Amino acid sequence: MGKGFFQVPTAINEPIKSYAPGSFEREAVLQQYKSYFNSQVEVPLYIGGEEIETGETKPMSPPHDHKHVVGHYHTAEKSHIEKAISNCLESRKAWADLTWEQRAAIFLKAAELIAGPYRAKINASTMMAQSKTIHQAEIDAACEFIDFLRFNVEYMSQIYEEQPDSAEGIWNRVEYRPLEGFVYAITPFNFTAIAGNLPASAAMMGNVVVWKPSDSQVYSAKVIMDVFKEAGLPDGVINMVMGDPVMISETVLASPDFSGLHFTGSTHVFKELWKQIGTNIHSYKTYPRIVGETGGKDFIIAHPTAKPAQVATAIVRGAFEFQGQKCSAASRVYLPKSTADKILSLVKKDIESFNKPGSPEDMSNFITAVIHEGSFDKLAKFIDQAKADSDAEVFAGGNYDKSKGYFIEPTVIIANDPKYTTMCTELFGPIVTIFIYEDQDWSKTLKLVDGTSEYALTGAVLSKDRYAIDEATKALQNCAGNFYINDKPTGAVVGQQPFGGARASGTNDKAGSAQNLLRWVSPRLIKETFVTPEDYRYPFLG
Ligand SMILES: NC(=O)c1ccc[n+]([C@@H]2O[C@H](COP(=O)([O-])OP(=O)(O)OC[C@H]3O[C@@H](n4cnc5c(N)ncnc54)[C@H](O)[C@@H]3O)[C@@H](O)[C@H]2O)c1
Ligand SMILES: N[C@@H](CCC=O)C(=O)O
Repeated sequence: MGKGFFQVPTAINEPIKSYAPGSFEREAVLQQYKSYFNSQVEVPLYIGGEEIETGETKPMSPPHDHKHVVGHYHTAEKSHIEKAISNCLESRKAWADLTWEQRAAIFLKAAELIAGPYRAKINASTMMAQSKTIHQAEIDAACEFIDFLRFNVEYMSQIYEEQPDSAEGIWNRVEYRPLEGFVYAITPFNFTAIAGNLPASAAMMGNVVVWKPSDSQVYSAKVIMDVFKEAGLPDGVINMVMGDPVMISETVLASPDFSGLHFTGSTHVFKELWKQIGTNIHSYKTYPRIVGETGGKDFIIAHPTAKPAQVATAIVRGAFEFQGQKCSAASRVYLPKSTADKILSLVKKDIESFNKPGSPEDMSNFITAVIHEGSFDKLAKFIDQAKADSDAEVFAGGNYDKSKGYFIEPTVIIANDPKYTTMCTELFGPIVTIFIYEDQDWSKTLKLVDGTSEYALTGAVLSKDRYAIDEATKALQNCAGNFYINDKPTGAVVGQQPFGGARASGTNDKAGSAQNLLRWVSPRLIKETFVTPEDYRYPFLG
């Protein structure tokens, strides 16, 4: 504790800028994008105070222009990972000892840097690395990241304030110690904010971190490290390493000081890591905390009373923003027969109004590229399969082209079989599958929604009928950690809709909430007795 009960500034959501033609922010981000596009960046490993260039490099290219190289990142050998672990353990003592308000100030400063001088950089690097449109980059890389930092500081202070009662003559107090050891953060490509938040939330609570970003996000991860450094984060608190994920994870998870995993990514990778932790469990000094937010097969179900234009918009925005590469993206939709034709024709009209998929530098593009060739090939295969299968039909889109960028047209599949492969499998791309149900089968369809997928991340119901909304809310209680009524299933805002799912979608520790921060502390209860007994006898025995 410091020398006062400090109150942190009240967190507010960062307002989303418009990027309207002629606006200052639009010019600034375009200029930054061009400057990045026309130069070369080297991304080193960040270990302790060192920026290590190993010489073993991989190229970085925008997904929408994959032959154009914008730089290289250096990859680690096992010895670098061991060095990162020993360096962060070395840094732990001073960092864990630092008064909490000093830690808070560093992360609040990072938020202000992103809101101000780094805004164009973090957005342009996200447009470059992950092919986000400026609107998607602004929501993610700037606003959501700022929100994570500001709100987590507020939640941290609330956690520290939470104290037990004390009976007469004693004083009970709780200190929220960081975990004994270090935390391993592994982050996905699709949200720059998540990449920054996973190491930052653990570090904020006094932990030291080895952070492995996704290969496809290293370009914007560098900007995150630049921000942390400028905000005054001491060397060695967050160590960023890139390279073979299997080697890095095996090395990290073999350390007896490994004390927590903060993971976001696909379900199979998380399960594999959990298994490795289980195998190594006898070697750890403490039971590791395991937090993982993973895949989704997120649904929209429309009741016959739902307004077609609202359902169509929920589908188009929910399924196709950022090319469907949100864990929350709507990817299976249940439409009632009575309004399905109307809804589908509106969806088709919207898709036809999009430009052809292209670069985010052209700000009129709604659709850009998917992240890499592996993803492109997988999505193209599912589209081809749907074209060939008799129990599915490609209703809209269905074209793809990787000659310049990894472009997949927004695609709507109509499945006759509600368990058709694309109704169940997470594709992570701009493909949505629709099943049309008989209006009288509403209740039966709710059961189908619940029983179709191993995942339980997000879902939405659209209806004007309050009884139907109530029925869906109850029937779908366990198949979404974030449940939306009369909205799309995406777009969770920190401080308003804490985010996470259950079943195969994760441990549901709700990123951007006090629940999540509590996973990175190990409370110590201190009981102090003021008049210490000097006789073992109870008073009535005396
Ligand atoms: N639930 C959520 O909050 C949430 C948020 C974002 C993304 N996601 C999920 O993430 C996935 C998309 O992201 P992605 O493609 O980056 O996921 P991914 O699982 O391929 O990669 C995630 C991270 O794990 C690393 N990794 C990959 N294989 C590994 C291995 N064998 N051992 C250790 N680490 C390994 C990657 O390098 C990356 O850093 C989707 O499944 C999506 O639903 C979930
Ligand atoms: N914050 C995002 C989810 C992040 C997953 O990719 C949303 O709610 O759309």
